[in-house]
Order: sequence, then structure tokens, then C-alpha cells
Amino acid sequence: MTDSSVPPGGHRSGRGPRKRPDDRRRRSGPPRGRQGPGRPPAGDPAREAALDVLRAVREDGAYANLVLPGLLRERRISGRDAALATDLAYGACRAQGLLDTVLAACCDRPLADLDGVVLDVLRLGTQQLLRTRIPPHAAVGAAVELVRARAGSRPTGFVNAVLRRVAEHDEATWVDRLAPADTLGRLALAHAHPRWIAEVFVRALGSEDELAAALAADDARPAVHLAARPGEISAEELAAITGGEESPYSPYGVLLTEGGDPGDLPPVREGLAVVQDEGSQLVALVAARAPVEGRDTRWLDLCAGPGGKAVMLGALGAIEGATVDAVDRAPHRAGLVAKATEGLPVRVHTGDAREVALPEAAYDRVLVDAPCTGLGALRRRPEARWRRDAGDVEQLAELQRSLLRAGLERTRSGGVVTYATCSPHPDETTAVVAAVAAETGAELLDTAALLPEVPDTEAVEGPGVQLWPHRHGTDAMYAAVLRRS
Ligand SMILES: C[S@@+](CC[C@H](N)C(=O)[O-])C[C@H]1O[C@@H](n2cnc3c(N)ncnc32)[C@H](O)[C@@H]1O
Repeated sequence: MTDSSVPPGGHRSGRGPRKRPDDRRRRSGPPRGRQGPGRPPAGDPAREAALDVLRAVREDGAYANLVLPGLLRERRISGRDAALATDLAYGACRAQGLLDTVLAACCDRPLADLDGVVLDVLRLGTQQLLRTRIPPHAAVGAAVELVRARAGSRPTGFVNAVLRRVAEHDEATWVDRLAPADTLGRLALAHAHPRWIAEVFVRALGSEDELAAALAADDARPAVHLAARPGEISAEELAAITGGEESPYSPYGVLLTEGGDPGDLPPVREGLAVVQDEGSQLVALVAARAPVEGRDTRWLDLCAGPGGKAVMLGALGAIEGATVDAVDRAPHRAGLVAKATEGLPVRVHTGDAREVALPEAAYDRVLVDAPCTGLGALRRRPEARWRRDAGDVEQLAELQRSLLRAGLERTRSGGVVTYATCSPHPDETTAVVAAVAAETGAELLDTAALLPEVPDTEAVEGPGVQLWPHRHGTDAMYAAVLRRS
């Protein structure tokens, strides 16, 4: 279960949401029991916010983790309501495939024929019934009120009936009843992943042995890590200031143990630390540790936005006497890199890494942190697993190969390139590296040897290290180091 931390109860705070321009119209709507624009807001700010996130994701293709924080701020939702809104919105986005499978079994018509708001309310209700400790009567009652407020009273009976059917079984029983017969299909449904992603994980893991653990870890909310800026503050000091714990592997990492917005922590506000998954810290570390023959003062970060690894490379470069050129194609993201690396020896360039006006065969150390499917960071992007499809991979792999080639072209003989993705998909990781190494004659270095403190990192299908949420508590980051001949 994902959301066992959700506080029980119906979460009626008594405080209504902040007045919105259409509130007056709602108040003058038809009385209860008649169809119309609906009753006044139900006084359930958490579920209203969660519902608005689901709508934005479904209708506008929005990202839940970008929509929700603004919504909470704008409506001044905080504390337990904010925690509930977050659990419900992210939980329902993550579990959408499982929720829809159960709902399809409980509805007398195809889900595609349902009104969008009704479907969102049903998903939210099913999430509460199957994946939280909220009592069934509270979950169903809140869903009925929500649909009444948003779509009038006509669908209330339908929503009530469907959710009562959902509530007849718990999550495990529904999975037993509805899952395909094979282990992979059952685990994919039970842990709310599309089947094709479970298949990718099995390929990257080498067998089905760890699949249940990998999918379960991927179905949970990720821990938040900070990275102490090298040369400014140690992880020990950062942990003491923030009340967090030093990370198990990254010498700069701190695991936050308290909730709240990490952006508000004084060391983050003062630029002494950044919010960065420990896996990303380890990738930056690989890029900085890779052995270079001879001079080691010109570094390049070819896909730098929004700048997490550029900060780490810039700070380490400042210590080592190196400068970093950081490139991103997207002007907005290049701007974020510039902001994040202020005061560090980092020059930012906006342009396509394959064409940008930077010298060839010149850099000692290069990072290519390529755009990818993001299958290794699904915990952070609640809806992403249902948006991606297997067909995305081929086009991305072509771009990844061309970016790695561009990285090697900028590297001098004896210099090193670290290729990284936040995806464990072998077609984006080992296959890209093996193909470009074969084509260019670049030497593949033993990347696992660069992270001796991290166990079980070797990628299965080819060169490089593969981190996993269930093994390392990090995103499923991949990295491999090549030396230019
Ligand atoms: C995985 S992200 C990099 C994350 C970054 N290294 C960090 O640690 O914050 C990939 C980045 O590559 C950029 N990108 C995509 N195609 C590119 C290209 N052809 N040239 C340069 N940058 C590109 C994207 O805009 C995106 O910011």
C-alpha cells in the first residue's frame, strides 16, 4: 500500500477553500437533489484540490507535481489537509491503471463513456477505498458530495453505487480477481505499473526475482535528499542543521526525515545545499571521479538543465581548479543552470549540444546526462508511467546516441565522458553506450569501480552502473564512463 500514512477520517476542516470568482454562482445554484451547476463547495479542501489536480492531468496533460504545490499555495491549504491532498492526488495518478481496472469491473458502462469529472471522482474514491486507511463510509460520502458540487446531483447515485461495489473487496482481493495469470502481469497490476514497464524492469534486472521489490519501491513516495555544496558545507553539518541524516552512499548527501518544503530550509535558501536525489549525486560523483590521463581543468556538462549536476561539478571544479561549460538546448532550463551555479566557475551556453559553438577535442571531462523516458524517476512524476509508451524509446535512443557522440567529439584524446540517464531501460542505457563505443573506438571503463561504497551496481546487459530504488533508495539512475582514444 502506498498511502498508509494518510490520516483517517473524512478530513472536513470546517474551513472552506479560498473564495474563487465562481463561488458566488455556486452558492446561488439549485437546491440539493436537482441537476445543475452544483451545491456550494463541500468544505473539503483536500479532496477538492486533489480532484482539480486529476482534472488538470487528464484534460490539459499537466504534471501533477507542478500543479499541486501552486494550488495548495493559492488556496492556503496546509497541514493535514495539504498532506491528504498530496497523498490522494499523487496516489491516484500513480495508481490510475489499477484504479481503472477495478472501476471497469464495477461499472455497467465503459469508463471512456463517463463524464470526465465523474471518472476523476471515482478514481479518487477508489484510491481512498483500496489504498488508504480512510474508512469506506467517509470515502464514499466524500465522493458523492464532491461529484454533487462539481457535476450536480444526477451522477450522485451512480458514483455511490459504483464505489459501494468497489468497497466490497480490499485491494489484494481485487488484484487476485482481476490480474492476468502470469507473475509479471499480476505484479504489474498489484503495484500499479503498465505491463511494458514491468517487462523493461525485468530486462534491466536480469530476471523476475526482484521485480516485486522493484515495483513496490517504485510505487512509494520517494525520500527527499539534499546535496551539500562541496567546499561550502559538509554533509555532517548539513544534517545537523536540517535535522536530517547523512546519506548512506553520497559523501555530500543528507536524507531529510521531516516533511515540509525543503526549499524553505535555510541552507537551501542560502545556496549551501540543493535538493537532489542521492542517485543524481552519485552520477555527478562518477563524472568527477572518472580517471583522466593528464590535464584535468576543462569540464563540460552537455545536457545541464536545470543544473543539479552542474552545481556539483562547478563546486568540485572550484576545488580542483577546473572550469565547467554547461549547455542546454532549452533557454528556460539554461537560465535555471545559470541561476543555480551563480558564484561557481560555470559558463552557461544555450544551444543544441550537437551544434553548439564550443571547441572539439578540447575537454578533459564531459557529462552527457541525456534526455530519456524517465522510467527511473517514476516515483517523482506520479502520472508519467501512464503517459509514456514503449514507442517513445526508439526516438529517444537515437537522440541519446547522437548526444553521446557529440560528447566524445568535444573530448580530447585520453579524456573521459560520463553518459547518464534517469532510466534503467537497456535500450537507453547499455545499448546506447555499447553501440557508440563500438562505432567510435572509445574505451569502456569499469564504472562500478568508481563507486566502491555502493553495492550491487553493475548493469546486467552491458557496461555501466545501474542504481535502483529497491536496492539503493535512489532513483533508477544509470551511468557509464568512456575514455576517448
Ligand atoms: C535529464 S535532463 C538533465 C538534468 C541535469 N543534468 C541535472 O542534473 O539537473 C536533460 C536535459 O537535456 C536537455 N536537452 C535535450 N536535448 C538537448 C540537446 N539536443 N542539446 C542540449 N540539451 C538538450 C533538456 O532540455 C534537459 O534539460
